[in-house]
Amino acid sequence: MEQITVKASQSSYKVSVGAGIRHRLADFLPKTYQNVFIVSDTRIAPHYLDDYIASLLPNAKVTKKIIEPGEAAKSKEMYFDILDSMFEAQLDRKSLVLALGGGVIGDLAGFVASTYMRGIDFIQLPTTILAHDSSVGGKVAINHETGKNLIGSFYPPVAVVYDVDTITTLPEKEVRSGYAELIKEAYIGDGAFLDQLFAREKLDKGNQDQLIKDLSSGIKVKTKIVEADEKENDMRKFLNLGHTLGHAIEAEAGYGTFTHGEAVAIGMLFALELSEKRFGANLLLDEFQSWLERNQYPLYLPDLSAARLVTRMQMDKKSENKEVHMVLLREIGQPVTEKVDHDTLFDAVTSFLERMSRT
Ligand SMILES: NC(=O)c1ccc[n+]([C@@H]2O[C@H](COP(=O)([O-])OP(=O)(O)OC[C@H]3O[C@@H](n4cnc5c(N)ncnc54)[C@H](O)[C@@H]3O)[C@@H](O)[C@H]2O)c1
Ligand SMILES: O=C(O)C(=O)C[C@@H](O)[C@H](O)[C@H](O)COP(=O)(O)O
Ligand SMILES: [Zn+2]
Repeated sequence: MEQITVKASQSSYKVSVGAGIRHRLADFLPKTYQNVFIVSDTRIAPHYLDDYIASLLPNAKVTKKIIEPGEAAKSKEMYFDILDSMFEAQLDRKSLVLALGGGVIGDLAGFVASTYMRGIDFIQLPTTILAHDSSVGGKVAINHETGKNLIGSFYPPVAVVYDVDTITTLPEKEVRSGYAELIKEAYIGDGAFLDQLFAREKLDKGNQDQLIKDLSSGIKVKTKIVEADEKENDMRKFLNLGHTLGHAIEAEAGYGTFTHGEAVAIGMLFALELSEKRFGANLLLDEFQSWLERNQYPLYLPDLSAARLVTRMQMDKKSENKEVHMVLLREIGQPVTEKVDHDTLFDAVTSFLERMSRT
């Protein structure tokens, strides 16, 4: 098992990554909780919910909230629906919320926990590869019609208990999605990890030792950044590499058309191309493109409008006065945030889409 401690401004918490650790959840709780509320979805709960409940203290009162899977759950309606269920379950300020699932469950349940009675403890129980990113660092949010994660807070969990056994049932599409964020962390902070990932022929979720190492490498890059800049005043923006276009694609194509990681992978390709043009760096674009292709990432974008994507990109949280600021790389491991003026952005998105709409 790997353990990484994350120091947040008000507290610190441990991220434990290991096989089978769902059977000893009680070992990872920072204190005893009498009233526990678990949020999960209908694809995950049948596999893992009972194991997690069985490993809590026997006298704890447990309420389950099992919702439909998918990005649509990060909605205002679901947010209030879960709050209603928490009041029904008579949770108080000493109660605990458990988020059993991927980034959708973590973001949603975390945001609910951050606002219920002004904030009660919550623990992330990640079940996707992508959730190495979403469960660490304390960003929790729901979506607004205008764009992704526009209603949210910074609210760290009190622990992250990451049982990689859960990855055995994760669909291949979601494996791809998670590895896109690992590639992102490698690009911004760990060149050796990037080389290792590119050297592998295919993604392989079955090698648990390697998976634990990969997740830990990504988490370490993220931890270093969020410890230095928890509230994204400065360098935390680097974790948004690929997201300015990625989030716009997710919203514009319709949530669920591309997974978050698939959209971020496309957004990274765009950001890295722009970086090479701007800084003349060698960012291993051929290796990245080949890795994306041999792992069957969707790279065909026939139906998207450059104008609409640019409008979405202007609503990105990194924008200032509608001016788009993108994360670019001077070199591998040297991210920067750069303003990209409207015309340059529009032209770049137009030619990118043109290329990505050829079969
Ligand atoms: N807060 C953050 O810092 C942060 C970081 C990255 C991404 N995110 C957010 O995370 C979300 C994406 O998260 P995700 O990729 O984990 O997707 P997800 O939570 O939607 O899970 C993907 C799918 O896999 C299923 N699933 C999950 N675990 C499973 C398992 N072990 N076995 C079988 N099926 C399983 C789910 O039911 C779902 O259908 C997006 O909303 C994104 O914006 C947040
Ligand atoms: O933790 C961060 O900071 C990130 O940017 C991680 C991203 O992978 C993640 O998708 C995050 O939710 C994006 O945040 P947002 O502020 O752009 O919504
Ligand atoms: Zn992301």
